[in-house]
Amino acid sequence: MTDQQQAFAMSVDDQGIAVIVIDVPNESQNTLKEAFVDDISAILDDLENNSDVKGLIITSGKDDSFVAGADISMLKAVTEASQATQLSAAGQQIFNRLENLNIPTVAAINGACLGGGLELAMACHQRVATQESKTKLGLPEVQLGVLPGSGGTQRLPRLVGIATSLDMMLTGKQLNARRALKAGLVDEVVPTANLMVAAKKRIESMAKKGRWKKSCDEPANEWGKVFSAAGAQKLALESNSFGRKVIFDQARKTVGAKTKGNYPAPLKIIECVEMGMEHGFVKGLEVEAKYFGELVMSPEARQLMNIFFAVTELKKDSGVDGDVTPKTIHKVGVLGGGLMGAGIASVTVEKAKIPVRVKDVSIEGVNHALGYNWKLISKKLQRRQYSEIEAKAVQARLTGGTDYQGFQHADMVIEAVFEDLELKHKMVKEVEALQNEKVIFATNTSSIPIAEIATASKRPEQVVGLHYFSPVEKMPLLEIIKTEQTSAEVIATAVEFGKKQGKTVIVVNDGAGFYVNRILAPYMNEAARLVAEGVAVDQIDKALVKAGFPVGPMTLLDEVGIDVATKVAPILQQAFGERMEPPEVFEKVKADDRKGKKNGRGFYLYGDKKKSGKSVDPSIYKVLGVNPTTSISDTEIVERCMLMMLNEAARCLDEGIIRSPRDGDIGAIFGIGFPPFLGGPFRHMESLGIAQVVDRLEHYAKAKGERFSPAETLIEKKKEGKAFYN
Ligand SMILES: C[C@H](O)CC(=O)SCCNC(=O)CCNC(=O)[C@H](O)C(C)(C)COP(=O)(O)OP(=O)(O)OC[C@H]1O[C@@H](n2cnc3c(N)ncnc32)[C@H](O)[C@@H]1OP(=O)(O)O
Repeated sequence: MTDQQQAFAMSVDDQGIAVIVIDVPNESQNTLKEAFVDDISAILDDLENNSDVKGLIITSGKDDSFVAGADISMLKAVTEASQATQLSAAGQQIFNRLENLNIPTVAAINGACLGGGLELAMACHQRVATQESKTKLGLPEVQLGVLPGSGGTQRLPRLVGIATSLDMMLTGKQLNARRALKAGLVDEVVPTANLMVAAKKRIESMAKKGRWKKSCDEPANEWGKVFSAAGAQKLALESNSFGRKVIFDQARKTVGAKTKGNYPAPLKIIECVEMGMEHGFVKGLEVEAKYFGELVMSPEARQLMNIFFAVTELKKDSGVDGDVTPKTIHKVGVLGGGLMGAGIASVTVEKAKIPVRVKDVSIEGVNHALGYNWKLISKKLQRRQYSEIEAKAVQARLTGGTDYQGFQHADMVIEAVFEDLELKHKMVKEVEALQNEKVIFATNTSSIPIAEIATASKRPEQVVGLHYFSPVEKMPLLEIIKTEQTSAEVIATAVEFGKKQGKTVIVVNDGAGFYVNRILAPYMNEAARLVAEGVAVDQIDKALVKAGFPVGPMTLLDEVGIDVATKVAPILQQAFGERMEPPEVFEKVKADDRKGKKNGRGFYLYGDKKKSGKSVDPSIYKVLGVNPTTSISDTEIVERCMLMMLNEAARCLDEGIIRSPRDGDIGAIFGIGFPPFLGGPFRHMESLGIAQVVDRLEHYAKAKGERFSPAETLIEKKKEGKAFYN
């Protein structure tokens, strides 16, 4: 028996109910592969010809995975669009046969039910899911730059309505079982122990009635009648072609605004749904397979798939070489209840489920942290992501006070106080005075080298940097900074801890700006230099947003606070000299008391609720002594800012600040919002060609100054014809 044959095992019980258990050997998650097509076809042949079988349940043999979708490595290995179209068509055919079986079918879902896995489940007549937190249902293909290619674009809208399905497919969001039930995606939610019993009952009930719902044979103009969960208003809108046009037009508009034309998949998803709704299921499948093929081969999808594999690798990365067992963190102390401290405390109690004690100098600070946490929990409660009991349990894990009570037993203390070396030294000493020998002292500094903070410590091997990004609960990256003295056990413990908080973790070496801020700074400086040259603030922002950054650099400065954002600049200048010299713009802006959004004075105008932060404050140009009339192309704006970042990233790799191009790419994407479709600075340099990057840097070095001089490592790579990954 081959591995493939073992992946799908069918048995029939004495009541004539068949059960297919999916259990792909040697994989923690079930994924669907081309090689399974024959096996599934054989099982379907069997079922089509066996009149003794009364019903079918499809379930998984894994603890945490129903089916996590098509095998992404298989998609990555595709070399021609037609090949991917064929894969898609084969999947569609199998699922159509499944749906058309003459017996009732139920998917019994426990664990991840994603992509092709959900498409399989939707081809069953009903779905029962467990209430486990690992049970998630969604079509995340868009995050890989592709679309649901096995009938998903056709079955999902027919099950949950057009608007909900578009929302799910265009964002890739995953629903827990409770939300899936509400959306009409599953028919019942049960405790794990009842899964198979509930599935069987549903088979019996459908068999008794002698009918079950299929999406594939509904006529196109009848869709309004089959939306099981659609509300009356939605149903009215979606059941006539005019109403549907409104929805599709709106979706296209939203996609355009969000993607700026950088991602082809979302528009193709809308087209598939529209085609299926207006011209029927078969036509819908046809375009789905065609576009799936095209998208799998798109450069955007290739990069997004690279990101998936990089993130998966990092999940397994301990952050150190060799076999080092991380210590278990039972209790955490957080110093400072401000924005960062509160966010760190929240992800620790919520995601890592570890109790936290917050200490702040003022009771207001403590209350801020507790209130911040409760606000986040309440939101989830409202959205039914939590039950009352779960919410209360998370809340109870966070306590606080103005003294060090409880810190004696903490395994880790994370300081998130002001960026002031003296204050940080005081924190180190106070924590060490508590006689808690085992405690790891972690600092959330974003600018002060960790080794400098560690000079105040008697146990520098227990000092480490944990650089979180704001807002902590939303930003996916944690940059862990080790000094030459930080012990391997402390690094491994910090990495494990960060993963528990739900973060993607990169470990970097200590140095001015670490990695993320070090590559961000020259990019920001260049943007500010463009303003000083007389380029309009909003042209710069718009150009970089169009290029794929989530916000423009000048908006970012206003958001973060110009005083805070520029704190790292002198440190970098001191460490790296002229090329990191901050432009005068920053000083002029600070001197005019412009701290950005927080004091309502920055590059943009604040105050008016609706327009806040949307129009440039014209008086900024007077402050800077420039006239915003310089004509420059968006291409040049993007190229100059981007090249400064790429060049610095190459230096960071060369100097061993980051361990690999992979870490550099993930750090930039998850920490800064570097455009994911470009794959990160290193992947992007490879796509451009290292020689081209060097040539453009040299061009700007001549035209604009030495700061553009290409990093030695890039020049070498150009000479040797080498790249970063390959
Ligand atoms: C035609 C279809 O419409 C096209 C598709 O289905 S495209 C695929 C859509 N599905 C996805 O995007 C889901 C991707 N997977 C995930 O999001 C996460 O892996 C998960 C939520 C399922 C599980 O997360 P987690 O528990 O943290 O486990 P994680 O470490 O990520 O994965 C475990 C292993 O499964 C692998 N895996 C998970 N999903 C996979 C997939 N779809 N393809 C290939 N490998 C996959 C991972 O690579 C990893 O392999 P390894 O142990 O050899 O390194």
